[in-house]
Amino acid sequence: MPQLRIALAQINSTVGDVAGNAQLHVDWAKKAAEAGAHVVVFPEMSLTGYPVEDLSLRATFAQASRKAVDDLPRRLVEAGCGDLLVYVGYLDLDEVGTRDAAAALYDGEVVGRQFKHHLPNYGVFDEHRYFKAGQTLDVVRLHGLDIGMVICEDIWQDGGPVTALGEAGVDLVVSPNASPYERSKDDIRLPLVARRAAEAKAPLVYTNSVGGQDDLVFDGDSIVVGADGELLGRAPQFLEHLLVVDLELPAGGHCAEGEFEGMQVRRRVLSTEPVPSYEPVEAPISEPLSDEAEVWSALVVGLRDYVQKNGARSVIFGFSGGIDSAVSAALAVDALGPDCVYGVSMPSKYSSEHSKSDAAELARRLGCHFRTEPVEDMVRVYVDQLKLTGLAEENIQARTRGMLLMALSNQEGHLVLATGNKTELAVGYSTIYGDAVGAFAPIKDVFKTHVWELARWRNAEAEKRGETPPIPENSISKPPSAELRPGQLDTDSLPDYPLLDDILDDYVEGDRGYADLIAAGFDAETIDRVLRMVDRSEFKRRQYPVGTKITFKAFGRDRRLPITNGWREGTQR
Ligand SMILES: Nc1ncnc2c1ncn2[C@@H]1O[C@H](COP(=O)(O)OP(=O)(O)OC[C@H]2O[C@@H]([n+]3cccc(C(=O)O)c3)[C@H](O)[C@@H]2O)[C@@H](O)[C@H]1O
Ligand SMILES: Nc1ncnc2c1ncn2[C@@H]1O[C@H](COP(=O)(O)OP(=O)(O)OP(=O)(O)O)[C@@H](O)[C@H]1O
Ligand SMILES: NC(=O)CC[C@H](N)C(=O)O
Repeated sequence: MPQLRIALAQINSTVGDVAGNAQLHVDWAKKAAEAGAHVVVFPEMSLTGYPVEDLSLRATFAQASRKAVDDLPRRLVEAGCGDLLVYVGYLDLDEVGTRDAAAALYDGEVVGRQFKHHLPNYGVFDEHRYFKAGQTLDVVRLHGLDIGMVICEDIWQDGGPVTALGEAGVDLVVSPNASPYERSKDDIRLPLVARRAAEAKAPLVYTNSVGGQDDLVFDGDSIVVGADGELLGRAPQFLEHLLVVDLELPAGGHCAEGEFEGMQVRRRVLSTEPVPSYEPVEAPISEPLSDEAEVWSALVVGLRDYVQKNGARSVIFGFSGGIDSAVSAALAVDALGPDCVYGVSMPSKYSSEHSKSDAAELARRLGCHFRTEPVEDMVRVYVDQLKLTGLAEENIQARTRGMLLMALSNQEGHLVLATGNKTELAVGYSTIYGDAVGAFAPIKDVFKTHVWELARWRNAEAEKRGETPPIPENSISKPPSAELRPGQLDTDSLPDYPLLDDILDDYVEGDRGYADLIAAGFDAETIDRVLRMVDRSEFKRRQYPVGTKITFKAFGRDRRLPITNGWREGTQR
């Protein structure tokens, strides 16, 4: 049986850094060559990073990408990787328009070039805005085996490129991907890839990106699946990694050229001699992370890459003694280390003793920087001069804290984190230009009930490892309060969080209408109240900092509603 050693280079590219990404390709191709691989597959648009958004509309950027891909074969030869077949993702530009492209590089040449056929245009994707679809499939014959490629969404749609490659008769399909993380998506990918491998009647090599890019995080989890659906290798989640898999394939090299399923299959012969027989290595099959570990890793990587890829070193934010800032702090320390995390307690005249002591205890457990900067005197100047009362007086406390943090950010160079969760964002329960200030919001896509679950999970993990649990028990167990007036509790303004999160799950994630919510058993008055809060706070969400998507539908590019909006669910029934 012919043998082939495949490497999947699950790398963390930086959007826009074409030169840096090109160097990453050389470095990881060298690793693949050292591992004895015959083929290495990089992720989708690995040379440019993904998604490049409107950068793809700039001719200069597309030309730089095209030049980088054209230069790479020579650099690979110089690095001793000339006889390695290298698949890279990049942005191309031809007479039709910009393309989400992948190229096959071999022996100093670009030997194949293909454009994505299916352009996703839902959820976070806007690819019809950016790309023109491809019509050709470039197959290369290496060591007598015919290798076809498909790019990310091409495997998510029925029919099309995979079917065509199966009909043409390829021996192997490689697939560069940039598939953003969301909860449970890895449970879908493996059966999907297995189904496509069966359709192609050939093993499928699925390389996914890893790392954070603004609101998206890529989890890697690259896999190789046999034509019979068997999982042959699996890379770890959220880490850069080279997965090496030895394949034993039926004798091949019979792929036909011509039109299949309306697509033009072209073939280029590189070598026909089979690889001399060698001792295969057993490929690792990494265990997928548990649900909570996976979410925690996504939030850590999203935060770390946002901070570091934007050239910052450290973060600063308010430690209130509550659960949201505590979980944000534990994430920040896991992402950046304690020396890069600065907590500030900012008591006002309504702050409880426990808010101060729990904040100090959090900092002690985490070993991060911590200071106390009372806001009472600053708030009094505003309240007295402007004669503020009621909500205006309440909110000026949150705003003074926001301003104080931005002042320290300017002075000391830290990025400010906003600690709001998805539940608060949904109902507008935060002060705009107050606790909503910040560069990045690590838990903005985590519902409040999930924030508590993550806190308990993170503490339990620490205990398992014999470490001090990072989050003070009191921050988990006490009733949440914004402490903007005496005795204030979140439940004064909001339904209990478990009920609220259930409604939001249906209304925000599920986009259900009023009748469906009634049918789901929620009480009419509560639905009206919650929906009104959600609909009226779109303006706050639009101005909220970016943060890592972990759910099916995150606020931001996943859910785009008009701010000026006269439609009210329920009132027009
Ligand atoms: N459509 C629109 N487009 C743009 N701006 C719009 C607007 N409608 C109102 N506004 C502006 O927004 C202002 C009202 O918003 P804002 O000032 O935020 O105030 P508001 O939403 O009325 O109050 C903040 C709420 O969040 C709660 N809170 C605050 C801080 C922390 C927490 C927490 O537990 O995490 C909770 C607080 O108890 C209160 O219930 C208006 O005065 C107006 O300037
Ligand atoms: N006394 C305070 N000292 C420092 N920061 C504060 C203080 N009060 C509020 N903050 C900041 O404002 C954010 C919103 O806090 P608030 O207590 O109003 O609501 P919360 O949603 O219950 O958050 P948390 O669970 O962190 O308390 C906090 O996470 C924190 O970053
Ligand atoms: N980059 C892409 O084409 C990604 C689309 C695909 N449905 C995914 O999430 O994996």
